Amino acid sequence: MNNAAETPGEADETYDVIVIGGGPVGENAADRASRTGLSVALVESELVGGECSYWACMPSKVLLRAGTVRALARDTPGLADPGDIDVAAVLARRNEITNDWDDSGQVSWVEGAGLTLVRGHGRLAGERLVEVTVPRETPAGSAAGGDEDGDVGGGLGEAETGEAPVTRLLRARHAVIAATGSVPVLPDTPGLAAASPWSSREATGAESVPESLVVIGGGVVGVEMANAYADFGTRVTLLARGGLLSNAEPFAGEMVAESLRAAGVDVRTGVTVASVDRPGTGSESEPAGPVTVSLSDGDKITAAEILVATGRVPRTADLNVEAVGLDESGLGRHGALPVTESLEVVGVPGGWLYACGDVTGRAATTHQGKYQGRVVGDVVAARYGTQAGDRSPTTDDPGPAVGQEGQPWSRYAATADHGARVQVVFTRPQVGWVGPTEREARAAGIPVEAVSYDLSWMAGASVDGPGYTGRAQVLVDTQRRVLVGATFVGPDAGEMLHAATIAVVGEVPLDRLWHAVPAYPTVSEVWIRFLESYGL
Ligand SMILES: Cc1cc2nc3c(=O)[nH]c(=O)nc-3n(C[C@H](O)[C@H](O)[C@H](O)COP(=O)(O)OP(=O)(O)OC[C@H]3O[C@@H](n4cnc5c(N)ncnc54)[C@H](O)[C@@H]3O)c2cc1C
Ligand SMILES: NC(=O)c1ccc[n+]([C@@H]2O[C@H](COP(=O)([O-])OP(=O)(O)OC[C@H]3O[C@@H](n4cnc5c(N)ncnc54)[C@H](O)[C@@H]3O)[C@@H](O)[C@H]2O)c1
Repeated sequence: MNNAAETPGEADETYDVIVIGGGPVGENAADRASRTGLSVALVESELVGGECSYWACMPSKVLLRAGTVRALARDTPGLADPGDIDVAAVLARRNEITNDWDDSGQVSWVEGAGLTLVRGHGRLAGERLVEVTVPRETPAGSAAGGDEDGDVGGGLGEAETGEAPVTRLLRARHAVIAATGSVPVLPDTPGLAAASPWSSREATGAESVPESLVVIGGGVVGVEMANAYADFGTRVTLLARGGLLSNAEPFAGEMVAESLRAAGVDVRTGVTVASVDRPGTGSESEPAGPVTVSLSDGDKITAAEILVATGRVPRTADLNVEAVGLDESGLGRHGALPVTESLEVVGVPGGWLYACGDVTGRAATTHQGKYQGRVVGDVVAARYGTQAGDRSPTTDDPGPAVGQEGQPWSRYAATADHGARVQVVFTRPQVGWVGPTEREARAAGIPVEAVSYDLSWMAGASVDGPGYTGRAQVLVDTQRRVLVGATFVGPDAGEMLHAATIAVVGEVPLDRLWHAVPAYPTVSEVWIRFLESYGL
């Protein structure tokens, strides 16, 4: 940590709270923070709604949907085979769901919630100070701005007519919340950068589909996009240096690999990419040719396009954290902003700087980030808000004092980030899990017994279709006789998961769980089989 913070200048505008980053997480944090009468500015450099709405969760799920429904139809006796997917129609639906990459709908929501949108790139500029740079190409119509009294500060509307970018200095009376998300990682593999590879943005935003695609990375983006493009008829090769979905239970990755292979994907696990080669620059005079990927075992794969899906890192590189006394040693893994349970940034005293979402490095999903956004918003609202009323927190708990942690499981602590994190992968079959894997639980010293069951044996599965494939596993803490984790693999696993999440978060004793009766004939009857297999 570096103690020298930059000297604050005179601010152009003042708000009670400034949120940097208008993704799903920043939006939630800003909304909750405003609930006790605080004025909140939301600073966004690109599209309000963030990665999730335009290049991640939403478009990727639309790309997967047609293939999922086609597989269901094929597995339902009595329905004609739907045949090939109408790719153009799927891409058109994707454009609809992203609102053609136009954020006016979300801007209306921000305005309706009483927040002030400030377009531009925010950088920390000292204690409670944020400098916002507005690029000249900002469209006039999107230059929402102004302080809480309604005065336009900094002349955002003139931004596109001036020579230099406009800079506005914002001051927060109380708190700044960083919700800047994450950026994809590009490995330094020889030839890879020069091959102009796709990131998840190009994969989710493509205007047409390539004849062949090689995907590097067997994580969530890799398997979801391999599945979607294979459904579209693209010849896909998926290269993973380990197994697939290495953060999940091993059986989950194995089942996804088997299903991808059945869908025609060439899945290669345990392989290393040595180099990438692509002729042409991609310019009009020199169009890019096919990509050749050389593996360290000597094999070569040639494809029309290449997608790099090797993870994402917290976006702090352009946040100027040095201005608040943080240097590299004060940051977490891959530059994450380290936070307390109440999401105060560690190493910045005074309880004014907070962080939530991907930028904290704690979890990289929208739902987990939005949960943090609710926690941090409530902490700030309770600490600094003045107006009681309908929108104030609904409990008597006044929240933790500055520098103190919220009580575990109170609304002021992101407790579920540790033992009850949730993830759903929308491949076919879907994979959903909550809490630690068996290996992680044992490494943490939790005495667990894994109880596993083949979901196709359930009456509900036979009704769904003769080709139903699925498996589920729960982890029982044998000392406390509660569930600490669960994994579901199968159609609609994502929808089935929440029952397990409630059991884990609620620490429901097995003897009480016995009385939660699943309806017949549903796949959820597996809950009775779990308990019977455990000895109840
Ligand atoms: C292909 C793909 C599919 C995914 N699918 C799912 C899914 O199905 N379910 C799920 O839960 N998660 C999914 N995720 C993860 C999810 O997208 C992220 O966890 C989520 O977007 C994180 O939200 P965030 O608000 O923290 O960050 P972001 O969504 O990245 O938003 C951050 C925002 O801050 C802005 N910003 C950054 N720096 C600044 C700055 N200095 N000044 C001003 N603005 C700034 C950015 O422009 C951006 O709008 C997926 C990710 C990918 C890549
Ligand atoms: N459905 C969802 O919730 C969803 C969907 C997509 C993405 N996401 C989130 O987005 C984030 C990014 O996804 P992702 O798939 O890029 O990351 P990831 O961390 O899930 O997977 C990255 C994979 O790339 C591999 N890898 C890393 N470096 C490599 C290298 N040099 N060569 C070959 N392989 C390498 C890793 O071993 C890992 O398997 C994730 O954290 C994920 O949670 C969520």
